Amino acid sequence: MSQQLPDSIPPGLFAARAEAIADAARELALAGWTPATSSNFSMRIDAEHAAITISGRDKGKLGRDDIMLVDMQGHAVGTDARPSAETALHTQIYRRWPGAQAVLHTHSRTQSVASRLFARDGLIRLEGWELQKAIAGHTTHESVLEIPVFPNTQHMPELVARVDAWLDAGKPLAAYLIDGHGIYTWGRDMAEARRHLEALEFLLGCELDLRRLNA
Ligand SMILES: CSC[C@@H](O)[C@@H](O)C(=O)COP(=O)(O)O
Ligand SMILES: [Zn+2]
Repeated sequence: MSQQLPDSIPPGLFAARAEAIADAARELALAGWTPATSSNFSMRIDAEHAAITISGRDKGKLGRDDIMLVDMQGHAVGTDARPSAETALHTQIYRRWPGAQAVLHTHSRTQSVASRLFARDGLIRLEGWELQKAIAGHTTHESVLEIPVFPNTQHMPELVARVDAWLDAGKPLAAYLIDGHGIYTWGRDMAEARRHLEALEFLLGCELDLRRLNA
């Protein structure tokens, strides 16, 4: 299945984004955060398009041919390949944050356990951790970082509506968990998205440790 590109998209740009996605995915897979073909990754191409992982691929073994083009409504562009089952969550982020350039979704053990533990509260409240400063806009450990936990569903419009409702209520959002599923976060470039993901993995792990210690 070959990817045809609209004339407006330079092939070098798509190739560079596909390579950045595959590189990030390989490293995250090595960390054990993408078990059993789970997880999906994307990068913005322009205002109308994003490059995203093809559904069902082993995220530790991605090459350029495992990345495809979609429009911001989540439809495949220039290929018969099937985009990630969760494409709608990526394109929503690009629509709502014009500055977002990369979206990362992983299924680490820590993310999965934390999502189940905090689902009953509907959110995880992070406060007092120095590493909160790794999240864009947070300049002190004294700030409060709320990560919502949305119920899992295979029906993406439902999840999209929950994210919209959170944002439309005027609440800040740097990432969200899906109950029993995993995490979504994003950034103004791939490096920032990676930093957010790594910081959140660490912070969720610390919160779980505190509960294990009954602290
Ligand atoms: C293999 S179970 C995980 C999937 O159901 C899904 O949540 C996921 O993260 C990967 O789906 P994909 O369609 O490959 O992007
Ligand atoms: Zn998933």
